[in-house]
Amino acid sequence: MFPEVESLIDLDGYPVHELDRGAGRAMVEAARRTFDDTSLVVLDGFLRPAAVRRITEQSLADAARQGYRFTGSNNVYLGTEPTAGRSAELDRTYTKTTPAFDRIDSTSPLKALYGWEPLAQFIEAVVGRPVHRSADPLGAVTVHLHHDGDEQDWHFDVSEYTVVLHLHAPQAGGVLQYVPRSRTQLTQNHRALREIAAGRRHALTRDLPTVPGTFVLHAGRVSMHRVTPVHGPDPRISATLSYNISPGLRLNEYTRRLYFGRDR
Ligand SMILES: O=C(O)CCC(=O)C(=O)O
Ligand SMILES: [Fe+2]
Repeated sequence: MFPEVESLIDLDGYPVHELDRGAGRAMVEAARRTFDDTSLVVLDGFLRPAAVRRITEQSLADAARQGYRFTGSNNVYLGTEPTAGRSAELDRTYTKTTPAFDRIDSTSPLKALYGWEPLAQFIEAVVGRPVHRSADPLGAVTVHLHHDGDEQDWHFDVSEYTVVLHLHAPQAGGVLQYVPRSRTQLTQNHRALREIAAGRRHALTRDLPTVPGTFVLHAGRVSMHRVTPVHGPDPRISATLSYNISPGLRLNEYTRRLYFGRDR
């Protein structure tokens, strides 16, 4: 159905289309162990260089034409914890340009990847439960461009799982920092949450630099994370594909307005 998808991925290194054969099975086993241990799976060189170039060029064009640019602050819970999230000290800095799902070209390889069944099956095998693509008209698949000085500060995602594809690296900064499976602990320990939000490094904080072609699967709803400020003339570009544990789920209005400047 999506013949081009097979040319986007290094299927020799990552046989996601053959999960029930030897190499595919071994890959899933390894990814599953890593996900259990760290809340995250990183596959270097997952996208082929030509695919990275093509998606990057298209993303720059989509962003220049109709990317939404936001500067302000976001709540760490993105509207998913109405009471705990009301404190102004948990509102964090947020500046980036995001073309929404409906502004990403319909021929984009990102949409083909999202619709490709073997990728969804791989994610299910790694996280160990059924997953469903997001039904959000704006946020199901999104591109993020961080220019010099841009960042996305600490937050928990609305979606349960997110695939992040690294497309372009900045000269410096733009690191994904995350505190694995920290939601319950930090929601019960407001002081620790405030300290991380205020910039103090938590003992469990991990760093993931941006390397084009890399596939990242992470449990963004339970792992607090941020993208550190980007420095230099080259933007950091990433794309996110969102998954939930129930069908038909969407972002909330707060997050749609924050990310895209509109609710639909
Ligand atoms: O670009 C990334 O690495 C992650 C972006 C992110 O956390 C988000 O959009 O919620
Ligand atoms: Fe996120």
